[in-house]
Amino acid sequence: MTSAPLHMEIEKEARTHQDSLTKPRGALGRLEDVACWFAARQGKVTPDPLKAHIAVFAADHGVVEEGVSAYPSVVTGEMVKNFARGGAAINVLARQCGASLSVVDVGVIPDLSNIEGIEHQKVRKGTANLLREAAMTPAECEAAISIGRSVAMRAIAAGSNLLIAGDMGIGNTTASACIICSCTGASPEMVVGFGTGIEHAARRHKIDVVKGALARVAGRPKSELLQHLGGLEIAAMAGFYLQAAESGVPVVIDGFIASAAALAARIIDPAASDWMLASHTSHENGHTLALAELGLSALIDFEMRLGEGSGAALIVPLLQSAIALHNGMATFESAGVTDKDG
Ligand SMILES: O=C(O)c1ccc[n+]([C@@H]2O[C@H](COP(=O)([O-])O)[C@@H](O)[C@H]2O)c1
Ligand SMILES: Cc1cc2nc[nH]c2cc1C
Repeated sequence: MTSAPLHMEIEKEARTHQDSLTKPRGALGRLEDVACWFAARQGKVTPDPLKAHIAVFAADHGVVEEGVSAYPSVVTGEMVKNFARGGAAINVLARQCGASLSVVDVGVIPDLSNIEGIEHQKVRKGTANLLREAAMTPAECEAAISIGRSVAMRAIAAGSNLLIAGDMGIGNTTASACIICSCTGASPEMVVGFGTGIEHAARRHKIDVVKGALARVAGRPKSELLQHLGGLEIAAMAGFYLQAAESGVPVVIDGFIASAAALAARIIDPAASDWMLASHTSHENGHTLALAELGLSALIDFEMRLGEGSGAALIVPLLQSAIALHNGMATFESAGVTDKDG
């Protein structure tokens, strides 16, 4: 399967419509581009209001045993319980922007099968340590991708026209840094950041871990990167993005981990990024490099580095405003306002 085609002629019509609205041309800046971007993807000169679905994918990472995170792996499962109870940042932001939310356990170490309010789709209890061996088997990686695809498919069938993938996984900035280095060619020094808040010495060690992992997979084809260096939640997010693009539904990309998943999706389908909008620039080093590689430019920078889909959820109201302005403003002609050429 490949990504759905864009409606470029509709985008042109939407641009003409934008230019007829009662404001100096271009005065609404990127809000104008956003409205036209949705027009091209919905195939409607005046796009429908957005009905967003956020899926948070959670999994643990074997590489945590190398001392790459400020927090222990146990926090991943504890945060999943917090998501299920509605107490995390993403719960608040989802309520705020009117998005539906699902939480998917694709590979958390503890048994959460007795917890209500989450989808139980555990592929395995955390990945293997990517410094020493492949994070997943090819079959496990495929299974995680399929889970992400089916979550996207269900959200679309339920009427969502905007999809957001969030991540929860202690250690996943190390896996993401490996993927981003592999896809951009940038050095670990440029890409590796402080994640959940490690010290400078720990970051230097994290750089060495990423270097070691990259050396371990040197010479392997790009198609094996996700399986070797990724995480179960990152693979599920990649599948989620691939399905959205194939179904012709836009996605908003969150931060560092989401961008690594987007790069992994692009290895499988290079056109998948046509359906991606970048929300924010994460404070994590190397995020701008990842976005540049994706050909995306973030809409805001609030110096966030949370994950969970939080940055993407934060901009949903801005996207709604862009469409409401595009659809609801009077034109120079209808309002009897003189345009610049008289
Ligand atoms: O999304 C981001 O840009 C981001 C940047 C830094 C950290 N995080 C979150 O923090 C966790 C990973 O951090 P670490 O230090 O354990 O690799 C994981 O749960 C992510 O959702 C997320
Ligand atoms: C508490 C906590 C919440 C998070 N949400 C996403 N990543 C996280 C990492 C930690 C440590």
